[in-house]
Amino acid sequence: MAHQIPDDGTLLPLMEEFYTIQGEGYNTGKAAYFIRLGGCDVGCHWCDVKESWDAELHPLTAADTIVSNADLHPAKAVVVTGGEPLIYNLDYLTHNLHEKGIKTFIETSGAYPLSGDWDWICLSPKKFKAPTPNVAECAHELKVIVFNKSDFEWAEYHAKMVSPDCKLYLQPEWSKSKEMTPLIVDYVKENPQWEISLQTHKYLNIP
Ligand SMILES: C[S@@+](CC[C@H](N)C(=O)[O-])C[C@H]1O[C@@H](n2cnc3c(N)ncnc32)[C@H](O)[C@@H]1O
Ligand SMILES: Nc1nc2[nH]cc(C(=O)O)c2c(=O)[nH]1
Ligand code: SF4
Ligand SMILES: [Mg+2]
Repeated sequence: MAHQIPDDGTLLPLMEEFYTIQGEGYNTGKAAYFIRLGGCDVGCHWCDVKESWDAELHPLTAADTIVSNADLHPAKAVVVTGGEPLIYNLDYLTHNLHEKGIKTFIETSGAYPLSGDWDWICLSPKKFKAPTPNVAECAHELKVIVFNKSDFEWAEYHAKMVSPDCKLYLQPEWSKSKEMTPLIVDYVKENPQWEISLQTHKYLNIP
């Protein structure tokens, strides 16, 4: 039977939660509690968490429980990811995290309207379902996955949509990393407004 998910954000389909080190982008190297919500219909063929896509497989969990679990760890920062977390109303979750003094970071494709109050928004736009302009305007970080050469032009297109002080990252798609990383290195040397982001947790063998 389909999940009946209340739209007040008090119950969320939780795939997993884990305390680790942010592996990607601007906050690389910082400890954070990760909250991975199930459900995504964007359909990236190279997605590294396809097990997240079907929300039905992930138990509806009280946002209050998620907040209490996050508060057990020394780093007062969470990364909400998925799946695509903006499918859900995240106002209640982020409000209650902030009440506990926990900073809120999100990883999103931007394919759904923005909800929640965020200290850091990482927008990783996808060809398969375009981001909403409202997420692009609010993003602190644009992280484009480079799967082939055409993604550089596509990255520049999205750089025009974000605010002037948004950080710009190019991240190699994991399976194409050997081929794409040298191209990214050359691109960043020629276009230093961009930086390279690596999935460092995969090299460190941590979650
Ligand atoms: C699994 S997604 C979940 C959040 C959201 N759905 C999104 O795509 O931003 C988390 C991050 O991993 C990136 N990612 C997913 N699969 C990847 C892969 N095979 N190689 C590199 N980055 C990947 C996404 O672009 C995103 O920045
Ligand atoms: N360590 C670590 N850093 C990450 N940054 C973004 C991730 C994600 O899957 O959203 C991720 C992840 O799964 N693990
Ligand atoms: S939007 Fe994110 S979770 Fe969804 S398929 Fe793409 S990378 Fe995976
Ligand atoms: Mg990941």
